[in-house]
Formats: sequence, C-alpha cells, structure tokens
Amino acid sequence: MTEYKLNLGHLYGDLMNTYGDYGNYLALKYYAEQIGVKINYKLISLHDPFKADDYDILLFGGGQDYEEEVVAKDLPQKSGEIKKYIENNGSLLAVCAGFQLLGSTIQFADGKTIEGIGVMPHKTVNLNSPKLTDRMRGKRLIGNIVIKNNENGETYHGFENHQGRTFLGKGEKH
Ligand SMILES: NC(=O)CC[C@H](N)C(=O)O
Repeated sequence: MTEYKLNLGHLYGDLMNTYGDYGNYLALKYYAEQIGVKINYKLISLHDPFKADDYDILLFGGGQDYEEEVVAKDLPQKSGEIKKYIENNGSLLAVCAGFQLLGSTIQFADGKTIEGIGVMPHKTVNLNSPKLTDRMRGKRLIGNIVIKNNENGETYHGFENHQGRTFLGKGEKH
C-alpha cells in the first residue's frame, strides 16, 4: 500500500507558541491520520538550517513582542529559502506574530519598529498608531474569532490576542 506522508516544518515552534499554536499541528495530524496520511514533524528554531524543498507545509505561530524580536533577528538567515518556499506556492499557515514577521515592518507595544523579512507587503503598526481610526485606537484585540473565507466559503475558528494592527499591502486580500 502506498504510504502518504507530509513533511511539516514548524517555524520557531518553541518560541512562537504563546497561544497554543502547537495545537494547529495536532489538529492537522489528527485530520491527516483520518485519511491515512502520516505527518513528519520538524521544529525549525534559532540557528537551525531551513531548506524550502524539504517541506510540504509550514506553520508559523504567534508570540509575544519579546520572542517576536528574538525570532526577527534569526530570520534573515532563513528568509531567502522562506521566500523561495512561498514563491513556489508552498502551503503556509502564519498566525499573528508569524504573519506579521513575513511583512515589511512591525511596531511593538513600546513603540519600537523592527523589520520583517518583507516576503509579503503588509505592515503592522501598534495599537496607539495615529494611522488608526478613533474607534480602533488603544484597544487590544482579544477573544474568540470566526473568519469566513469568501473565496472558498470555508470558515475558520480561532482565538486572537494581540495589540498590533496589520495593514495588508498591494496584492494581499482578506
Ligand atoms: N498574538 C500574537 O502573536 C501577538 C503578536 C504581537 N506581539 C502583537 O501583540 O501584536
């Protein structure tokens, strides 16, 4: 019998797991097993090599500002391969800080701005940014969320806890 396998890479899963992002792997593993697919899990953390061709799916979870900055310093050594992975239409689930870090800049709660890897054009400002409307400014986003994907009709259930506000760039859509 053919054995189906998926190589899953968890980018900085040891640091970017504040909100239980490891659960995304567990859920995927559970559903994969139902259809006879085995998941090979690999944690890719600080100083670890990363090769785009080694993976079928990548997870990149959320984290607090402190860990996000630690990760941002390590990312340049992997960014070329991450870019290659994305440009080759690789599947990637990036959540919260993970998504922010793929963009151009991220502003933390203390006002400091750091650079993401710029593989996507979005940028993140902090919750006090004058770029925000009065209704949005000063509020932390926290709670359960349900998102409908209007393109494929799928509904995603999750939880958010962040202060940053991400503005999508050219060619990106909700
Ligand atoms: N949930 C998260 O990953 C938080 C990301 C980021 N540190 C923020 O507060 O915006």
